[in-house]
Amino acid sequence: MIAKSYAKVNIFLKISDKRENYHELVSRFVRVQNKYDIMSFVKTSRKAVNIIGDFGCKMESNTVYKMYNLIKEYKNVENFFNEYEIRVEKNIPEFAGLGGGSSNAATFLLMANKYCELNLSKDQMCEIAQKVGADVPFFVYEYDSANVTGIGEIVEKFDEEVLDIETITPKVQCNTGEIFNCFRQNYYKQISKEESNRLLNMKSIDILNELNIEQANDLYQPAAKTYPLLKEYAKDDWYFSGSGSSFFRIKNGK
Ligand SMILES: C[C@@](CO)(OP(=O)(O)O)[C@H](O)COP(=O)(O)OP(=O)(O)OC[C@H]1O[C@@H](n2ccc(N)nc2=O)[C@H](O)[C@@H]1O
Ligand SMILES: Nc1ncnc2c1ncn2[C@@H]1O[C@H](COP(=O)(O)OP(=O)(O)O)[C@@H](O)[C@H]1O
Repeated sequence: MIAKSYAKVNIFLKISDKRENYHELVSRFVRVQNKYDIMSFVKTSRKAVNIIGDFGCKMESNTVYKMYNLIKEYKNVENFFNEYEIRVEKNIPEFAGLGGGSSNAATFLLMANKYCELNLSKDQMCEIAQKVGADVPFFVYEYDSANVTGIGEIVEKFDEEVLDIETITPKVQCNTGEIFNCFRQNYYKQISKEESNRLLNMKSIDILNELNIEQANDLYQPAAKTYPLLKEYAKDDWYFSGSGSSFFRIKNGK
């Protein structure tokens, strides 16, 4: 019982509106094929739920534990995880804009669905996923590439060739809320319907060939203002993922 829990990057990320304290986005999410955590369920004699991994957070804030709490009432789940411990071999850096925590929560749900025989559809899993975090639905659908809108709950597959993506993660812990605040105060703008439809229909490689780092990600400028060290990594052909701190590029793209 083992599965890969992939990282993602945001090829582009634009803000389309405000929704209470949150911002609605228009984004292309792409899975990073060569960056993943490995999750497994392993038989144990401990008789209590146990999540093992090199996490930088307490058990209560762990996305896998949050997901476990949401599904523990389903048939078989509690008994199953009293017998099997959850192991996560972490390779995806945290606070990195690569969605590691969100990906783990989704992979855990997909594995629990299979091994506890919950028979939940993707759409039903997506409903549960939203409760753990904005990026979790994307990972539930297991698409290589998808257009993601709303706060992250609308996920539509995008057909294109799989890209070879390279990432670099500066040692900066970007605070997503702080960066959105800075965006709202200093850089606020909304993408038009026309421009958003245009980008959502373009291949990722074409988007990156057309846009520079600031045009591709509305959160780059507020992130660089909040954490000036990031500017050192914004070299030619490198793009910014989510609210950072990771940068990425296509290996044999341009
Ligand atoms: C913007 C993205 C794109 O992938 O960034 P990364 O997390 O990958 O860097 C994500 O959707 C982030 O989602 P997530 O990381 O779950 O955000 P949360 O912890 O829920 O949000 C922290 C804070 O950021 C702000 N926030 C978050 C998401 C959003 N669409 N609008 C917001 O304004 C809110 O103030 C919120 O309280
Ligand atoms: N299973 C997990 N793996 C990684 N980070 C987690 C996990 N559970 C909770 N977190 C917490 O989530 C936050 C970062 O989330 P993560 O998804 O790794 O990156 P990002 O939001 O930057 O894309 C950190 O506060 C981290 O401690």
